[in-house]
Amino acid sequence: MAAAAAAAAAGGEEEWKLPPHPKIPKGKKVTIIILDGWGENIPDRFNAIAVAETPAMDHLKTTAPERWRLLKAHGPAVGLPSEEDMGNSEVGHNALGAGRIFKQGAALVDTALSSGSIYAGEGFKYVKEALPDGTLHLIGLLSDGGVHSRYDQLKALLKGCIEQGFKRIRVHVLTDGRDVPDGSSYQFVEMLEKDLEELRKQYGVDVQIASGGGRMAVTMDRYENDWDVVKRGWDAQVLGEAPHQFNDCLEALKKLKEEDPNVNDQYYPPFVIVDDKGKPVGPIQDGDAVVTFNFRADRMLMVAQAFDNEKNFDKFDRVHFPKVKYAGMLQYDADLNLPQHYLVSPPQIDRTSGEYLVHNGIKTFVCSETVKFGHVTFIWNGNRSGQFSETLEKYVEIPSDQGISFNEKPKMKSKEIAETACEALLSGEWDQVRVNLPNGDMVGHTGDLDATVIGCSVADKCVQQMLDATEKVGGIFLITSDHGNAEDMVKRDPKTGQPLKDKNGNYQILTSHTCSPVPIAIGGPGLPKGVRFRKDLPNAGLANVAATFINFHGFESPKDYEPTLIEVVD
Ligand SMILES: O=C(O)[C@H](O)COP(=O)(O)O
Ligand SMILES: [Mn+2]
Ligand SMILES: [Mn+2]
Repeated sequence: MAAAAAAAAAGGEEEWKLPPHPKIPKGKKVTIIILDGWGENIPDRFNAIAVAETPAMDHLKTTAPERWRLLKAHGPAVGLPSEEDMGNSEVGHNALGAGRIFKQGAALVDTALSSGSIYAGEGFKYVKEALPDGTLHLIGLLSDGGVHSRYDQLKALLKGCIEQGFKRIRVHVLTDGRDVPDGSSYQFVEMLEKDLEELRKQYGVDVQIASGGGRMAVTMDRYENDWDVVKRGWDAQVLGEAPHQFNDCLEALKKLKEEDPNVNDQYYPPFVIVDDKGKPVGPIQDGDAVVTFNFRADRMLMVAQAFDNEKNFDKFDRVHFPKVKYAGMLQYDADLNLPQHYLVSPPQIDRTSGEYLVHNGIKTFVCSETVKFGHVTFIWNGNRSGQFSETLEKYVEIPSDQGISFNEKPKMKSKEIAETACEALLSGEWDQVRVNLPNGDMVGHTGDLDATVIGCSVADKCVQQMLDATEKVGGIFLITSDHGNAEDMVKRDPKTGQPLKDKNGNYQILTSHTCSPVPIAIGGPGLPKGVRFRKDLPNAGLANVAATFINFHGFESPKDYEPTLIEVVD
């Protein structure tokens, strides 16, 4: 760490002070718009952004090429293990806000598993206190999406836990269909059943799937949008109660789909696996251990509270609070110390742009709707709860619609977000106004192409509205995204790029994010004429954005931040 950075970390106020930018004056209003899930891709009919009416974004691309470019938003550029890893909101917003690339949860868990250090830490020792008699329960997302969890990590963990002494393990699966194609949950459960069978044979242990449900209906809510989701999971996993019971998980997936063809992987209702006598095979009981094996925090924070907070929990009636040894794969919120026990330490993201700006007197207003609110606040700030300054920052959350799939209301709350942001800009009170517009991502995840097109058109209108407000206040804008999603809604042949069909001749719809680069556009009357993107950073990514907007506020960026994207020519 550089000396100044170390001193800043130690709290010396002087060390937070950023030098003035030699060519960009202070005092301009800066609008930052994150178009969630908005990548760049060939403009065919599966590119919802290209199909949508997007005059604002098109104009920026075509009329000011020196102020429009692409950025890397996936793989190692955002701290993920490999070039095959698509980007996601957590790693994307971390990089955007922190201005540096940190090794992320997926990579940290890989290392801990392959070195075996995961079993030597305090967290696993705590989990082992449930031995010799306790059952180990593993709860998490069953897929190889690599966004919240990865199947190969679950597999390694199962084996490792058995070798550490657990003889009875229950897996509570959450089916995906969001980071991987819908319908793939069947293959992942088949794979798990096969691997569990192997473990039973090899080690003579009692390992089984005990419950299940779709990730959007069961357990994995975020930002307290809908506690019922977590309650459904609790009832199935802890109490062994659910509206559906089956003797095995594959049967569950098949039958539930037969009963209701509209059911998909994301929205399977909760079910429990029962034995021949109809008794649940694995409710969580006193003396057991529980590990939530997702590494990503946002959708684990709520369930972590339910398991960690014995006395002060009023979000739903847990009926029974089992005395268990609970640990998260990671600590999901270090400020809240939640959960108290965890297997792998999360990335230590410090000195984010928001903290620097506060120390330099910049006033920031942030707004999004519930489902993305934590992205532009908590994740942007390096997974840190709350504000850096009560007086210099204001965070406004617009409540999201609850209990619907967003293709039903693809406009979401973008209009409200844009209006709130414009009001903040025009009030003259704030130096930076930052928003996340969720449509491309949240509607893109539904796989509904027409609805995603509507969502993207609406987001573009909101962009225009905020550009107009920026114009009025003589400000500067920076528009970018955190990863791709809506620009590609179909699975493609990796070699030819051609859309793929399934065995019934239907196109295979892509609900997940992508590895596409994302656009970044800058401009506005406050941006000095000579500002343009540098040509010497062809591989720049999201981590280069923070230095760029710090410049727009009239400051040089911290020395160890990834370099700014801009140069000023006379
Ligand atoms: O949690 C989700 O909704 C998806 O798995 C990833 O989407 P996000 O990274 O955009 O939140
Ligand atoms: Mn996102
Ligand atoms: Mn997403």
